[in-house]
Amino acid sequence: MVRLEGVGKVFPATRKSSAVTALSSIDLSAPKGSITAIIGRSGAGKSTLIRLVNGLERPSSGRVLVDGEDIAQLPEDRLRHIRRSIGMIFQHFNLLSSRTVFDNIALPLEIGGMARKEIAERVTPLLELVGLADKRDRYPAELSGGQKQRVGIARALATRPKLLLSDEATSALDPETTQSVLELLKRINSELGLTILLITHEMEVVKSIADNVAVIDGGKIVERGSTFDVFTHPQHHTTKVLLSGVPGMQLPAYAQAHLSQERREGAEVVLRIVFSGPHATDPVLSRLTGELGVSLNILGGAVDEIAGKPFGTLFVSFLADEARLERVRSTLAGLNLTTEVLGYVA
Ligand SMILES: Nc1ncnc2c1ncn2[C@@H]1O[C@H](COP(=O)(O)OP(=O)(O)OP(=O)(O)O)[C@@H](O)[C@H]1O
Repeated sequence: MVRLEGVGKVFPATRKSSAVTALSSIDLSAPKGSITAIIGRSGAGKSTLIRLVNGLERPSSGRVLVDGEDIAQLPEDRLRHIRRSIGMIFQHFNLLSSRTVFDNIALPLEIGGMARKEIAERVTPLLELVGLADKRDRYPAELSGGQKQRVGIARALATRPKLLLSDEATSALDPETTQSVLELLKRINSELGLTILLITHEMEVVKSIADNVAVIDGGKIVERGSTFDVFTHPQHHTTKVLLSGVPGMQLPAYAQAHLSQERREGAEVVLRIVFSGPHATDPVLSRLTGELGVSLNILGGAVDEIAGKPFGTLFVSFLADEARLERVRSTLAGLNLTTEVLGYVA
């Protein structure tokens, strides 16, 4: 549905500031019907990327294809047509305060010149879909944040888009409301087959709804893959930093404080064991302590679900020389568990 090929974006120098390379060599694809998340630190280039996809900015190099059309090459009238097949939702909802819920949702249809009767036929089921049928004549000021975002979602769906772009759509909402909005987005994705491309700084959002994730840093994609793979085995430093708040990603602070990379006499090795997929519930500890005779200290851990699959991490320490450590690691590898030596604690 969306494909970026070798995309670069340079904002030219002005009298007051020098040129800014916001994006370079971006290759990215969001398959039809998928939910793809773009994550990155502030200033990484996420908003610029979204603005290229909806045609608000033109790339300095490369191609931006939406449903097969190179949107940078389109004449203005065709671009307007494509834009109508792209819905967008925003962090601050962007509703018109002087319009009712119904009229906010109807706005893009009015702009498109649709007859009033047809508009009502389109908006009424959308109100049902987002669970706001009883709020149709209310004004935005009378709604909660979650309800406002539901209006935003219904408005974005009014033109029956193929693609929904979400720019930090849940960032202003509390965790419970965020979950209910995410459930709505997931339902829309599966029931309407809508492709969703979202940018967010909330890893909880990515973890619960995205199929795929791309990590952007300094205007470049530094890591990408299925959400499960990227979250369970992050490779790039930026990804590790972004994921550090996800339970089980980091050694607890008390243990981190004593961690050393130097192996001193009598120090215990600290291992991160990652359980994922069908082996997440295998009895690993009993095999380690039983068959291998290792006395383990449990330092921390978490069991969670990422993109619908079970995933767990366990931080352990134990006394072992090189040979025994290798035996432990190969036993765990035989059980389809991955291990990472984090260092040593005295
Ligand atoms: N219109 C513009 N003119 C000049 N520079 C710009 C413009 N828009 C963005 N930039 C620069 O491009 C870079 C990427 O900005 P962008 O807004 O895409 O980042 P972001 O990842 O969305 O950040 P945030 O999470 O803080 O919103 C930044 O260095 C920014 O200053």
